[in-house]
Amino acid sequence: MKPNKHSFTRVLKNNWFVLKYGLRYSRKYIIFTCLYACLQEIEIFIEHVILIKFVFDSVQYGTSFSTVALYIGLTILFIAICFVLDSIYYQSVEPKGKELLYQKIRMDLYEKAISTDLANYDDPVYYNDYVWSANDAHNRIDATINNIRTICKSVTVIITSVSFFLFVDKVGLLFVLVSFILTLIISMITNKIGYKMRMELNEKDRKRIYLKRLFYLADYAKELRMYSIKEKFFRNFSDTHKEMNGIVQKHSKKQFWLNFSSEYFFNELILSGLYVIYVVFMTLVKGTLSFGSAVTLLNSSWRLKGNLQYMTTLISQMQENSLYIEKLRSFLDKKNDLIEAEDSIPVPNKFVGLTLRDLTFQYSQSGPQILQNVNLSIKPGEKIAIVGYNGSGKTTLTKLIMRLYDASSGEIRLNGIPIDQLKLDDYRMKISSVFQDHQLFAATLSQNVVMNHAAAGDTYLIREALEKSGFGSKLQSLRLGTETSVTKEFDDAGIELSGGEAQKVAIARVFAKPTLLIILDEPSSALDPMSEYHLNQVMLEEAEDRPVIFISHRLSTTKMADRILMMENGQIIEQGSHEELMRIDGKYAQMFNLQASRYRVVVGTS
Ligand SMILES: Nc1ncnc2c1ncn2[C@@H]1O[C@H](COP(=O)(O)OP(=O)(O)OP(=O)(O)O)[C@@H](O)[C@H]1O
Repeated sequence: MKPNKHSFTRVLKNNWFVLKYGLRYSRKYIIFTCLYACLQEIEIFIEHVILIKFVFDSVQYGTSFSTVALYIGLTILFIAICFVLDSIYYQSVEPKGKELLYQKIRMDLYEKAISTDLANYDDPVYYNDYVWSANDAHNRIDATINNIRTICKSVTVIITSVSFFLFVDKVGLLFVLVSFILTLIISMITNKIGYKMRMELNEKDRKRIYLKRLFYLADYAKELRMYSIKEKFFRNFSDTHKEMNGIVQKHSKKQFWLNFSSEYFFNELILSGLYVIYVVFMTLVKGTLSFGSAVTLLNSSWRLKGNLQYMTTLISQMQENSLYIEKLRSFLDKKNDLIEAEDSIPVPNKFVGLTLRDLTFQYSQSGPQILQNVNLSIKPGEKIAIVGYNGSGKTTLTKLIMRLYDASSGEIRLNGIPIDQLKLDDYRMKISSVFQDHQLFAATLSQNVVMNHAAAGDTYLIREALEKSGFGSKLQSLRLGTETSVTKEFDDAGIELSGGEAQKVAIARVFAKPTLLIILDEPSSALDPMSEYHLNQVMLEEAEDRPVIFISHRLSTTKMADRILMMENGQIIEQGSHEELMRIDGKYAQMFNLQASRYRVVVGTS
């Protein structure tokens, strides 16, 4: 099976998935949509076919005026009822039903994104599916519901019109059928080309999305102003546009010719030309059709043709929809590799020890080994510093300890229990962490510190945590204190924080959360020396018997650790206290002396 074409059962399964979703979360909307679509077509059939045939035949065969007037009156009353239902549907049922579904699908996608393995973000196919799903899922829901609406309408038209043809002129059905089959074949080919074109465009669009991010996001604004790399991206932007234009041109020529043959030969010529001649002949020459039948048969053939055309586009639309829905399903159904054991147990409340045994790790199976045979035991209250060159695996090691990734081999045990046997959320909640690329959220300072909506009201605890992290004086200057909003996303009065201030807020999380273990990845990289000194002091006091693992490139800070791990190429190559490592005069001593000598040079020249 080609990747851009699904079997009929797969198409049905995928479209059924969305319909089931709609029925589960917005049943009233879906049912009303189907029933109302059928009613609309019944109303049109009565008004445009039955009424017109009746009026023409009445004139031709001399039916009484009062009978005709009564029939017209009843039809007008029925139309009035349909108009009332029309308002109810479009003003209330549809907008409410749609909103409910959009909200639900977005929530499901966000929940899935949050619970998915971090490793999945490294997989570009999965990440693309996620970006697409987040942007387009609601359009696919709309498209599926529109298809269902069209099916209901078309099936109603087909049943009423076919019954009418069978009753009045069976031969007319042959004309319609031939046109239908030929149009179907052409539209399937056209849609396949359309999908191929969009897939090719999507690939290019990824580049455009990156460029858009680059020019819009504040993150890149400074570098773009300070360096001339922007010229490379302007060039990329114009190249991408040229490539996209080329793709559109290549495919649209084929699409034009296919559309022309379909519209002209298989629709207009057969139904608008040949069938009209046939009806006129049967009415005027043979006299087997009444005037009312001739007019309404022509009218019905247009309607039947139109709806069969809808059906042809519908089948291909369902086909196309299916391709996209499958992306959505594969995103939602993606199983995590990092799973919680069925009989997982709660995390102990006391830290006794953490051991890492023969740990190895690769981000992807074909990728390089990032960690190699790492062995480590951490005792209660121990302060461990991890140092090493860029890319030596320090952050990766802490990600494994936090169980954001699972080791490729080897194991990690907390109090002797393998961490994959512990309840996952519970385990992560019992670790306080500040990441190298920590993020603050568009929420109040309180919420940013406790990171738990329910606990955000404990002002005393939050104030204390912020003071310990060195944010105290800034906090005093804020009129709304801990209730101040961070960023202006949701609040015009929100504040923007400097890099160091933001880092202090992130660090405050550690003081506000009673955990078993503290992990800090370059916690003081943005802090001034006074703030760093203050933080180190407070951290030592506050951690008490909680072990602290911290990564730092400032070796003056790591000196105070009980144990320093020196990493190189994914291995711990040296470990011991600062004095011990200086004594063995290895890589750590070399690095420390280099930093110290630089410091002395700077001090000496100032
Ligand atoms: N998500 C990822 N996917 C693939 N490779 C990754 C990923 N994250 C990190 N790496 C690679 O793993 C190696 C170790 O990265 P890691 O961030 O652990 O190093 P580090 O010692 O913390 O470096 P730094 O001092 O620069 O922060 C690097 O070569 C990096 O390119």
